[in-house]
Amino acid sequence: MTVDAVRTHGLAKRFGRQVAVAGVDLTVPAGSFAGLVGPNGAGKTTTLSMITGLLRPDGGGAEVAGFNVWRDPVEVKARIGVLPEGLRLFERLSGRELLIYNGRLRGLPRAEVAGRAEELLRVMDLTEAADKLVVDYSTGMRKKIGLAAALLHNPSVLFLDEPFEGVDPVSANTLTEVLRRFTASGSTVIFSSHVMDLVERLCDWVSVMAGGHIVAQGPLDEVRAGRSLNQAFLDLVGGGSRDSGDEGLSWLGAQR
Ligand SMILES: Nc1ncnc2c1ncn2[C@@H]1O[C@H](COP(=O)(O)OP(=O)(O)OP(=O)(O)O)[C@@H](O)[C@H]1O
Repeated sequence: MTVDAVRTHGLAKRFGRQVAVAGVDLTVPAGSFAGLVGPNGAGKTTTLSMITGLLRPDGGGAEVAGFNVWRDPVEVKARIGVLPEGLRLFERLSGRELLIYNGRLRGLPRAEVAGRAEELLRVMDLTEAADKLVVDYSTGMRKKIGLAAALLHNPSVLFLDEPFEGVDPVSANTLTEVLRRFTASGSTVIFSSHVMDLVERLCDWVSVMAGGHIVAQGPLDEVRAGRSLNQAFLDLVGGGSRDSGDEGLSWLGAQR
């Protein structure tokens, strides 16, 4: 029996009176290219933060590659790479120094780290910017160096929160190619996104969240059920019937 890359049971989190995640059973089979989608405030970031050990749940549990996130944190952290939302990086390091620092923190030998860092910089098209300080990187460059740092230790499960936000089409293509290669070798990617076309194009597994719950989950074709993913999403989260602005906003665009 293969162990799922991620499995959560009744994962829950509230902030004061706000229930952010209301008992989530998320499953992602190993080797998937998985998308986590949902409207703003659905609980995606909170869920990913709990699965990656960044936020302690109020209830329920999470396993990554069969290891409990809170009982075996070292085993879990050795196996995961994370590109979090609001990526915080060591701004006063150069891109190359950031990668080398991450690799050394992960306990990789110096020569191995140096070789991997140069390869990642080249693949991400960052070789020319390798000696520039991260603080001077553009949004897209930050995503790419963040992804490189998350990949350097060759994790088996990679978590990405909105990896394509602010990334130009050429860089998005580069990221996509790197991620495809990564999953083709049997590793797992889980990423959150609002871009349905992208999720549809890349993912073979989709989990849809709304209001802190999983409302659909499974192979892409099962979740789509003959519709576009965008339509399935609207049907599942109730957006199809939402007031589209016919009422209210009557002043908007009116002749002055
Ligand atoms: N640190 C916090 N303090 C208070 N409320 C929070 C905090 N983090 C998240 N929330 C609330 O929890 C809910 C879920 O937020 P979360 O960021 O997980 O959603 P999301 O699905 O990632 O949204 P988006 O797509 O807009 O990024 C929201 O109502 C949000 O306001």
